[in-house]
Amino acid sequence: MLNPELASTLNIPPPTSFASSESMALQASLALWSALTIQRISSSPDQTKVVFNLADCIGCRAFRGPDKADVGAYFTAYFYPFKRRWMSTGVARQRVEQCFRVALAQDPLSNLQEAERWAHAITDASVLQAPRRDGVVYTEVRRPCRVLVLVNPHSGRGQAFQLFTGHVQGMLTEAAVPCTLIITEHQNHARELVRKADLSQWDALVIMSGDGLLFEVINGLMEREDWQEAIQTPLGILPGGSGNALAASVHHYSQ
Ligand SMILES: Nc1ncnc2c1ncn2[C@@H]1O[C@H](COP(=O)(O)OP(=O)(O)OP(=O)(O)O)[C@@H](O)[C@H]1O
Repeated sequence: MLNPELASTLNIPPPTSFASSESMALQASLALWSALTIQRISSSPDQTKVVFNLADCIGCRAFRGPDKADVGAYFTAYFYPFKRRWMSTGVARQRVEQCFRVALAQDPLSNLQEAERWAHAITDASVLQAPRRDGVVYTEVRRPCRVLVLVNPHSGRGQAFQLFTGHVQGMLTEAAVPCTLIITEHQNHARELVRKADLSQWDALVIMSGDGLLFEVINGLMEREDWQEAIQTPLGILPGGSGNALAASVHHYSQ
């Protein structure tokens, strides 16, 4: 069951149970808003619980299945928990996708609405669970967050664009973050673009490169007439260069 407090905040009746894709009843709870707990309801003594930490969840979406005869609806939550790497002693965030089927009614629309309520509840609760670290000042970025991503295709070993499409683009889709992608074509391309652009289109600027492209963007922001407002735009840096010194220190302090 949804936490009643959360359910009333969202003004939705708490869902009780729904059938999984294997037609097994499942019950889930957003215990204290910090975790999604999944437990099979069965007569067997094996009542194994699976707990997903909502701090590891980047988004959740509801949808109808491809089979038009299927009255059920689905919601999928995307988690990136720390897990041990194969053949390695270190841990890294790894993707886990958890899909549920909602089949409370014979009406497909009611099931889809129920799935959407779950997706919103999980997304909203996971936003509240974003990791915090003492001594770091946090400012919330408006949601839904629209981002401009600038990628220098020559950064590092020339793999920044492949890193973006292979790792980042899918996560932005899972997190329902609309993204405008610009691949820089020459030196100072990003600087000129940021100097002249209508920045109200985006809530954050993200640079996938080494340190050099970020400095270009900061210079472009500072060259604007409205620089005092422009420089308040949240900036993000994803490591795509060779040294990535700035990205490494920013991410170290924000973990
Ligand atoms: N399309 C492009 N072609 C040539 N140069 C570019 C292009 N886009 C950006 N640049 C310039 O390349 C310079 C170096 O880029 P960047 O810092 O991103 O990568 P890097 O030098 O490989 O990384 P690191 O700083 O981690 O060593 C930047 O100062 C930027 O002005």
